[in-house]
Amino acid sequence: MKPLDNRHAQPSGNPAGSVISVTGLGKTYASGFQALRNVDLEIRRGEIFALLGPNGAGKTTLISIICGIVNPSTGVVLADGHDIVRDYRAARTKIGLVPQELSTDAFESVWDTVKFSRGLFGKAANPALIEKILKDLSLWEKKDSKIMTLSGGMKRRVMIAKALSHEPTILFLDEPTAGVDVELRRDMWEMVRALRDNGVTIILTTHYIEEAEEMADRIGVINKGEIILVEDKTVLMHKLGRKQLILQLQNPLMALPAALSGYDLALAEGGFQLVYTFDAQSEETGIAGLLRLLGEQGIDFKDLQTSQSSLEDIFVDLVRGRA
Ligand SMILES: Nc1ncnc2c1ncn2[C@@H]1O[C@H](COP(=O)(O)OP(=O)(O)OP(=O)(O)O)[C@@H](O)[C@H]1O
Repeated sequence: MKPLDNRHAQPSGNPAGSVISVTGLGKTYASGFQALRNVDLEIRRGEIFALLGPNGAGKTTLISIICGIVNPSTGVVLADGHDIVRDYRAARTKIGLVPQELSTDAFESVWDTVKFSRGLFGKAANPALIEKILKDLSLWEKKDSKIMTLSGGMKRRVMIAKALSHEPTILFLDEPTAGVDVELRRDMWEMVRALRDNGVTIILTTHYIEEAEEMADRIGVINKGEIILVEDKTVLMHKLGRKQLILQLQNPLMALPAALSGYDLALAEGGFQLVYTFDAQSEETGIAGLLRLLGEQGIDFKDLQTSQSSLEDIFVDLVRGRA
């Protein structure tokens, strides 16, 4: 797909710092359910930020508050320098939202629905811009088609075109690739990167951890209404990722010999596997010493492999740790 050019995505207010600033945000629904507790979050201008969390963690609630769809109970949110409650209109024009649900008027044409979305923000008609958005999203040939005749993937792209029609600087994508096939998912990723490269800040929520691993510059994890971690993706994987050395033994061990007690070892596969967990970042992994000791103990192995924990492992550990 061709890169999307959002030339109008000029920063305003607070240019060097955060493009979204969330402070002390809380939400208690009318039912009394507390969906968000004291959330602090800074989104940096120009980044792709992935918000991860199990079902019901509060992701949609958080996005909906920032986009002005749900009222916060406590706290302050600034979007590109504008308070989302006191300065709602200015804040809202900076934001594009691609919601989870595909909701467009089935009988309208692609062109009309995107044009209408721009009009909702009180922006003057700009056919050249709409044309460019549709071309960039490979929707130009379908501009006169009724939405109901489009494939699911195309409908999703129409939702993105609508969200971009008023030239936002911040784009929220709520589960952008849910139920989308692998090829289209890759297309979406490419498109999102192109948008980011043109200066649009992207915040996405996803259930696909590989999506966050592939796309995000930073990752935030939300669980039970609380942000439990925000970190650069590479730092996160570096810091929390474990590495393991797995040795396939010639003969099974019934128990770990006392001589090996100084190492973080476990037996698996009925004693045929010796698993050593170590810190890949430390100068001294301990592998050389362990192998020497195994030799001294007469423990032979026929194969060895290493494995590194994925973002998924890290995520599961994090969420379980707080459960
Ligand atoms: N209008 C509402 N009234 C009462 N409770 C609500 C309302 N909307 C959401 N909730 C509750 O708030 C919690 C957070 O919901 P939210 O949709 O923000 O989670 P989520 O992280 O987006 O989940 P999912 O991954 O399933 O989309 C859930 O327990 C949900 O049932």
